[in-house]
Formats: sequence, structure tokens, C-alpha cells
Amino acid sequence: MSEVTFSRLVLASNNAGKLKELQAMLGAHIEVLPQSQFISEEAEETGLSFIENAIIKARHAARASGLPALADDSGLAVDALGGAPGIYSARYADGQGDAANNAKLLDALKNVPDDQRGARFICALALVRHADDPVPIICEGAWEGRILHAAKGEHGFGYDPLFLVPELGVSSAELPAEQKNQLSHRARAMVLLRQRLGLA
Ligand SMILES: O=P(O)(O)OP(=O)(O)OP(=O)(O)OC[C@H]1O[C@@H](n2cnc3c(O)ncnc32)[C@H](O)[C@@H]1O
Ligand SMILES: [Mg+2]
Repeated sequence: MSEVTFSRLVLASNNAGKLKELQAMLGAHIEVLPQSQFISEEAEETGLSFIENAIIKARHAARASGLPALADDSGLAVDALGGAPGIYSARYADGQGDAANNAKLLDALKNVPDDQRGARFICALALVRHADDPVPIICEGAWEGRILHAAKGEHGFGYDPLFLVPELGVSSAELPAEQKNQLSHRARAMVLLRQRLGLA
């Protein structure tokens, strides 16, 4: 199932931060179009795993565009919270957005000491050749870190200002885009996807 050739893909995301990163990682190889060119309605993320949600989103965009589609379902799993917010990361503060999500996370961890603040970003990529593709290509990546006590950094998006990259001693929002795009959960999943597509 690796003998796939694509010249164009729809990116099945409405998240501007993600779109920028995915575009930077894939744009040199393939023409990538945002799904907003075809559809404004969001897919309902009813799956119980990152993989299921990624497949749902990819099928939704492929159906609307008639083109192959790549979706990214991702999130932050925090050890002290039993893996929450996980697949519910975007909706952690009931859809009030990144700032509210981050405030809720800091509050949930306010009495948790440093050595128990382990967390990882997870990314599942799903690529479907067409809406009913019975064999989606799935690649996953994880990025280990720790949750800070206060936000730091201006780059990235989402939970980046709270995510300490332990080897570097900075938050992922303090990394320039090129560096995050070498290290992140999304970057790791994308290395595997490029291999599957013969683009590596
Ligand atoms: O579903 P789409 O349209 O792609 O956009 P979304 O923002 O809803 O995306 P998800 O459903 O996959 O939810 C991902 C959540 O995890 C967060 N997240 C994912 N990757 C991240 C990253 O690299 N840095 C910071 N936060 C990230 C992001 O901010 C969201 O809250
Ligand atoms: Mg979403």
C-alpha cells in the first residue's frame, strides 16, 4: 500500500496553526489546498481515538472536494490527569479557545509538583485517496515534555506556551517554526507519512 502518487491533497483542518505547519512540511513535495476552499462545515469528531477522528475528518474533506485528503487529529495527554484532555484537547474549556484551554490546564495542575507534570503531544495523520477509501494511510507521532507553571513564548499555537521541551529547557512556543517542525509530534508522524508516500 505504499505505491501512492499524489500531486494534490486537501488538508482537512480549520486550525490555522496546524495548516501552517502541515503546509511547511508537505508543501515542497505536493500541492496542498486548505479544506476551506471546498467546505466550511466542520466534521463531527465523534471518534474515541485520535486515529478515528483523523479518518472522519479526512473522509469529510475528501467527500467535499473530490480529492485525496489528509487530516491531523492531535492533542495533549497529561499524566497527572490520566491522559486528559487527550482527544478532547480542542474542547477542554467547552470550545472557548486556546487561552481558556490553557487557563483550565494550569488550574487543574496548580498543586502538582514538577516531577509529576509529564505530558505528551500526540498526532495522528490520516490520508484517504477518496472519501470511501477502505485502506486509509495512518501515521502517528508523539512528543514528550512537561507542563510549565505559566505560559512562555509567542510562536506556535494551542498549548505550545505551556509545553516544556525538557532537552532544550524552553517551551514549544519559544521554538522558531523550523525547529518545532523538526521535533514535534506532527513532524514525527509526517516523517512516517513521507516514507509511506515515497517522498522522504
Ligand atoms: O480539527 P481541526 O480542524 O484540524 O482543528 P482543531 O484545532 O479542532 O484540531 P484537533 O481537533 O485535532 O484538536 C487539537 C487540539 O490539540 C492542540 N494541539 C495540537 N497540536 C498542537 C501543537 O503542535 N501545539 C499546541 N497545541 C496543539 C490544539 O490547540 C487543539 O486544542
Ligand atoms: Mg478539531
